[in-house]
Amino acid sequence: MPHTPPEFVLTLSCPDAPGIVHSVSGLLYQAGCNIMDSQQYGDADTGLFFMRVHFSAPEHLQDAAQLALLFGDVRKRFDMQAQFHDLRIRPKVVIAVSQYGHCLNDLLYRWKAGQLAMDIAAVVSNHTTFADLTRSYGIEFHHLPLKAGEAAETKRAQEQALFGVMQQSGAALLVLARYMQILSAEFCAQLEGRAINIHHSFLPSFKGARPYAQAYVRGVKLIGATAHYVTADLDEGPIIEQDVERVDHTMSAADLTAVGQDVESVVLARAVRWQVEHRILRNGHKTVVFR
Ligand SMILES: Nc1nc2c(c(=O)[nH]1)N[C@@H](CN(C=O)c1ccc(C(=O)N[C@@H](CCC(=O)O)C(=O)O)cc1)CN2
Repeated sequence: MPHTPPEFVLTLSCPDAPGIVHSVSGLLYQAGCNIMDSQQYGDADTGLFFMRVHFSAPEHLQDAAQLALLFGDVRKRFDMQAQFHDLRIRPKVVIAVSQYGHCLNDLLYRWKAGQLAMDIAAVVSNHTTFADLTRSYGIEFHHLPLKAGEAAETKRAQEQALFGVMQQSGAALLVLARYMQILSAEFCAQLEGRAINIHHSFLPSFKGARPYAQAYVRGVKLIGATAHYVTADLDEGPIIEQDVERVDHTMSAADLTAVGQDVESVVLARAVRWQVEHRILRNGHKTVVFR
């Protein structure tokens, strides 16, 4: 059986300057690495440079820490924020859902089918609706109930239970797959940008609750979905992915919802895949996605 060398992804951002690509590729070459894919982008507005390099490493370079050490001088010279990601380590993900399960169902299937290089540590919900579906995949299900209009301290206790599931499992990411609870500012701070939400509209249109009803009343000809990072400001987080589908005057609000749910599932799956493949870099309030 031929030996497969370890593969890594380097992601970096820094003030733009001549020589970055040359220095990065030269250092990897000198270390005996083989670049398999390299993408970069210079943002003229912010003067920032972004790069994603997928490479294989020689036997003696077994972990990300050794690579980071080798990379120290280049990182300092260009004042880089740089991370080495070992692709042998599959990120652990917790999925949160409420009473609409189409996105959860889609993510479970894609994970089982090997389309997502991650492991689902647990599914959590304020309802029990999808306990059987989750357990049919051999995945833990945690019911963390919340009544409408719960007192803030009760809501915070429930959030801490959810955060505890993430910590116990070592989850690197929380995916809100139509989880219909607004996360508190404190919880958003604890998550430190490690949460992705699917909003069922083409943001910035129709923020908040019931976007399909809003779209129906407005008479839109396109409906869409938006995957974004979760911040304390509802539906205002950096956008990762969006898509739309045509609709028309003959369609009811229920028709819009049915069409829209397929778009939601596809958009969220793309965003989750790009996150676990280390393809998304933060660019202020925006993102750079090396698809
Ligand atoms: N801090 C954040 N929390 C959440 C975000 C976000 O961007 N920042 N996105 C939402 C998802 N969402 C729309 O996509 C959304 C979810 C829930 C509500 C809402 O009004 N929820 C009520 C309770 C509703 C219920 O119990 O059924 C509430 O929390 O009081 C609006 C928009 C996920 N969370």
